[in-house]
Amino acid sequence: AENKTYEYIVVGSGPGGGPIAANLARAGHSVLLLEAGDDQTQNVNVSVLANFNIAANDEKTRWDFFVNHTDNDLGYNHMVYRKPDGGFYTGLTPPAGAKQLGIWYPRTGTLGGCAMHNGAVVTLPADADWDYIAGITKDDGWLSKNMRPHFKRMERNADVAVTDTSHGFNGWLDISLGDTTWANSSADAVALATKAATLTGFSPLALEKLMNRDIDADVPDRDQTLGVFGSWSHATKSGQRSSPGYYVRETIAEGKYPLTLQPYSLVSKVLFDKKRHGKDSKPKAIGVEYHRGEYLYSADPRYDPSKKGTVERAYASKEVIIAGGAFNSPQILMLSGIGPKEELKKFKIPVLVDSPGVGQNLDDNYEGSVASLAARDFKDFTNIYFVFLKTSQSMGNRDIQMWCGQFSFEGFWPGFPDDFGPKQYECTFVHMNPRSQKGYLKLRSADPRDTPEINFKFFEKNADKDLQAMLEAIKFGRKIVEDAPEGLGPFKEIHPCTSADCSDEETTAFLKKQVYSHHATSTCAIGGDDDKMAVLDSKFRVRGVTGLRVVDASAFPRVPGAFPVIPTIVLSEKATYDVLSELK
Ligand SMILES: Cc1cc2nc3c(=O)[nH]c(=O)nc-3n(C[C@H](O)[C@H](O)[C@H](O)COP(=O)(O)OP(=O)(O)OC[C@H]3O[C@@H](n4cnc5c(N)ncnc54)[C@H](O)[C@@H]3O)c2cc1C
Repeated sequence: AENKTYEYIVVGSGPGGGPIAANLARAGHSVLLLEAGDDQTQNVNVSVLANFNIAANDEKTRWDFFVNHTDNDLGYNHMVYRKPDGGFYTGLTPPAGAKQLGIWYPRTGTLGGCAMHNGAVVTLPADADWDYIAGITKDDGWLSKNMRPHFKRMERNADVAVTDTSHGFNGWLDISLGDTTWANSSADAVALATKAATLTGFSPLALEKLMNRDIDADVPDRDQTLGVFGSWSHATKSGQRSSPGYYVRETIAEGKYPLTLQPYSLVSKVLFDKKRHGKDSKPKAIGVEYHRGEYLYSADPRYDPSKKGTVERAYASKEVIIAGGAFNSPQILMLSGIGPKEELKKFKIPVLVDSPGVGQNLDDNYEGSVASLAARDFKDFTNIYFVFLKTSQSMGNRDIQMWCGQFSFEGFWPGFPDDFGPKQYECTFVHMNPRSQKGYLKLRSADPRDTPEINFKFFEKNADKDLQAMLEAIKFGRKIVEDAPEGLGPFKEIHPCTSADCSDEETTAFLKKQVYSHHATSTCAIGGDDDKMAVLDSKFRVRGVTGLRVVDASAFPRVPGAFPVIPTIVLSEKATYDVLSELK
């Protein structure tokens, strides 16, 4: 690709960049897709969805970011340190000489982005989450009713009737419902899932029917619908992961589309034509500079600081599209001179556009869990199930998406998760529509290989509301295992509390210190024309320049729904539509 010109250059091949790169090529446009990592689509840790936790730990795909939740994370149970021997230590009592790194926040540097190691959970956000973007930008294209067609275009649903108008069946992303037949079996865990159903107002006889409900149905009361659902994922019925990585690969393999994928290419900055062509003209993005070589980003576990790769350039006759994800897209913009003026000056980066919102507004869903041990081993292993709840702190819609089963998941650290053995049972939850974070991401240096400084600033404002919502989620999870059938119960809680008479205050204190997150968004946010923090306009265009868009999770003005991967893919489909519409 060196010194070659393409119509479009896309940087990053995750849920943001992968779909738009393949779609533009399928529409006949020449596209260069630059990806820092390589192609691991045939790695079974990645391709077999059941291996997702192994995939997130696999050094062939993972990028290690170390972040702060607050200004003082001491007491966080899974704080990570670098030991003098080079290995990681996770916990509260580091060995002598260990250096505190922060809280591990896994990402990927690989074809397909984090959709190659994620849990692949599929849930569309509330209609209100799309409508909010339409409201702040006055762009009706974002209304939920106008976003549904973008979802349907890319979806290949395996489990709803083909006459169902909520869904698509000819797209590129496989979506399917995991096994629910266990709901009708004699497995121990059925009693617990049945309890979850009755606690949310349903008949104990309805369990299997509830689990076969369509989680993404286009029905007016969807965002108020509570109770038990089965687990939908972006995978085939046989458990093979489906993702933008495979879509890119298939698009190239078909051999008839002008898509060039170049791995091992860490983009360091956007190149601009700064000549003014008329009074109001803006700098135009004309290409990118990238460092070519293996494992050049310092988040890569195989990183070698002595290697810088070769510096190359490629050019775009139409547009450059940045899709490095919520941590990397703002970094690329700042390295290109687009960001908060004071931050750029610190590292002597010439200011092209003083855009104070770049790297600010970092948002995420809070996550927590209640884990306990049964009185004896579970007899059979069952699939997980989801439960939607609406707490007293809801802003109108259901605000907790919980999943329960015989697993353990308490956040992320190198080597996660714990395994408490055949007695373990856990309910983990995502708290939607959080309102108490005020996170940021800043450059540490002008070296593109450095990871940025990231602080989520949990619980900075209105903390009580978010904590109350999560307390209610924990109490719900506790009720599921309360009064379990003789023999399986009584359950003994592992966390938040080991004591039987745990107070609300103790539980809330635990939550405040131990909640975690992994759905980062909003660091290059879309916003209205009068919002100085809006990095992008409603069509993903970077304000202050031309020929440059950001198309990934960083574009959301706030974190959408409970799980962002499908919203990000839908956003990429919408961006494709916007780009192609402008050519007409
Ligand atoms: C462990 C984990 C589990 C998750 N589970 C779920 C789930 O079950 N359901 C769900 O909905 N969401 C889940 N998510 C979140 C979801 O996967 C992300 O929100 C989504 O992948 C974001 O897509 P993106 O395109 O914005 O960024 P990413 O997926 O991060 O993709 C960015 C891509 O850009 C590349 N890149 C970055 N910088 C550069 C550069 N300078 N030059 C070239 N290439 C670059 C990266 O290598 C990567 O391929 C999970 C996330 C994690 C980390």
